[in-house]
Amino acid sequence: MLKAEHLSKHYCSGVIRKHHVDAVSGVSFEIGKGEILGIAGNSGCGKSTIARMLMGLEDPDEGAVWLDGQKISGLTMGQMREHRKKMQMIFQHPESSLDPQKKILFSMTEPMKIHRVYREQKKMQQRIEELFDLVGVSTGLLSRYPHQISGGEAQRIMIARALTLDPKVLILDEPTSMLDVSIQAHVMCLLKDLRNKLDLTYLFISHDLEVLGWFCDRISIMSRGKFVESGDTEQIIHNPGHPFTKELVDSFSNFGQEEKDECKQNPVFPDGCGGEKLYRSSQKVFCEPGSSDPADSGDRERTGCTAVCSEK
Ligand SMILES: Nc1ncnc2c1ncn2[C@@H]1O[C@H](COP(=O)(O)OP(=O)(O)OP(=O)(O)O)[C@@H](O)[C@H]1O
Repeated sequence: MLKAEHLSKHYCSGVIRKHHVDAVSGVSFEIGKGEILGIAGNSGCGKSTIARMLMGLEDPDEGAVWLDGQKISGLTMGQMREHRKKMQMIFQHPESSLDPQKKILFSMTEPMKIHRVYREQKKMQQRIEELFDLVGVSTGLLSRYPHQISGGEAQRIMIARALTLDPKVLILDEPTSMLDVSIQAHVMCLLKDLRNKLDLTYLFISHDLEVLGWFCDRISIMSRGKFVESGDTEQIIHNPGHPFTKELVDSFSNFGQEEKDECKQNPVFPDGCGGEKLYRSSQKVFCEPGSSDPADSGDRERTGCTAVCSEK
């Protein structure tokens, strides 16, 4: 579905003294339809630069991007427009994508107008209502300004906005890192739910190996512009090969196993979390798909919602 072939990007900045950075050096990967690839690495290692090159927001110095079998690097703005619909990006700061002077309704209809998806206002309104329902926010927010909504609502709205064009691929650049841990878990569960419902393909960028470990099918570890190790999530987390991966895995120690075990003994069921089972460790909240415990399944059926452990 999405392929990056030997992508490289070099930056040169500074006025008096030039500063050179090889932000990305020869990075290649492929993501199959419906798959989630995670990219993990420390701050400044080049993760967002990859995302920008994939989206066509920056041209690679070398290499190419392929989407759905077509090479999309080097296309003109006009040619890129059709492909943009297929691939959307969700950023770390939702507020940066919302015009502070305009109501949410404006930001929601904008992509549909630019890409001429629906011509009639009524159809646009209908589509927005469907999407708000899907991401779990009230249409009452449409008449508010960005400063009048919460961070979690803003990120859900950004997800709905990205979906207005029926994309096949979502690039998620630290989409939950600015959110409170409990909201973070709900947004992550929502993203996983949407992937299953809409058959989406994700590239998920984060420095948080714990979240990636739960969310991704495969993970690539990045350091100083290069992929140092790639593999199935299980292998990367439990059997890391590269010293940098080991360091990164060690920094997340036992992935909150003790707290998880204790949480399993004492789950609570909040309203409307609709999805999977959530466990909250002292620092993080994350979900665990399915449950082998029949009592839990019964509770899910009854409440229509997931088990969430209370914070310790
Ligand atoms: N427009 C630019 N001009 C000059 N240098 C840049 C530019 N954009 C990024 N860089 C540099 O390229 C490197 C990679 O930046 P990038 O934003 O991709 O890192 P990152 O891994 O996403 O970091 P973070 O996790 O902190 O967001 C950094 O050293 C950064 O300072």
